[in-house]
Amino acid sequence: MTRVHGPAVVFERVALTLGRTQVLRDVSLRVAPGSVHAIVGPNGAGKSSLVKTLLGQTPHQGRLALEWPGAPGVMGYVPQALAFDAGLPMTVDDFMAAMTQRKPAFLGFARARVAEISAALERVGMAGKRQRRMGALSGGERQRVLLAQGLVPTPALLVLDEPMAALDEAGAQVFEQLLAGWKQAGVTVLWVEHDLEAVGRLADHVTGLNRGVLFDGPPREVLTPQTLLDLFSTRPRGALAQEAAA
Ligand SMILES: Nc1ncnc2c1ncn2[C@@H]1O[C@H](COP(=O)(O)OP(=O)(O)OP(=O)(O)O)[C@@H](O)[C@H]1O
Repeated sequence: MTRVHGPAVVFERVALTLGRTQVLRDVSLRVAPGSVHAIVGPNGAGKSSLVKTLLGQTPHQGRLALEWPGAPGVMGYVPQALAFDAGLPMTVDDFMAAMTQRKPAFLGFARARVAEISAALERVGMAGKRQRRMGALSGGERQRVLLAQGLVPTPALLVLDEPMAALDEAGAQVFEQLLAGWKQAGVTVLWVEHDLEAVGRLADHVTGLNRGVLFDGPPREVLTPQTLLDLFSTRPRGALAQEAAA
């Protein structure tokens, strides 16, 4: 992969309220340029909402900025598993065209994209299934295609929302290889992930989120039994502290 210059991503006192729910409160964190930065937290913690806020899909309070080292580059996004109706007449190729070019998918690939799309599908092991309907793929195969669309055009910032969720062992290995390539190329990666072992091994930095930031730092320093208990415990932190003191 050619060298790119990923931006820093800055959240400053970001808050988000949806309906009556305060989904995010006082979230401040900085994703360093070219780093792999993981966000971990329990179900309903606000991780996907944080991603959607970054993508400009939700009205937030506070400051959110992308600090590019030069001219703004491409931002890629790999969503959490998408559902497709089994009868939907959209093949893998149609989906790749729809996601990666302005030209309507039914007119075929834009010439500039042909080689990149082939290479991306090859990299995720889906080159042999380009004419399959999206709705006929297994969950893991669909996830591989979602990863492939995030590769085209080459991003400088990549936002991944649980990209490993449906992947089997081989798929997880493909993902790890991609991550290593992005790291080497200087891509900034913001990565929402449930697999703490993978985060500990592969991320440069990790933020523990449960509506607000509970911890933030290098995995080796912040992923301790106590911080994880605090993050994933369904009981209020105050109650745990009181029990510990008793
Ligand atoms: N449009 C909405 N209106 C009201 N509440 C919402 C809306 N969207 C999300 N929420 C709530 O915001 C909270 C955070 O949801 P979010 O999907 O960001 O969590 P998450 O950390 O990504 O969870 P998971 O790990 O289960 O994917 C949840 O309680 C959810 O019900």
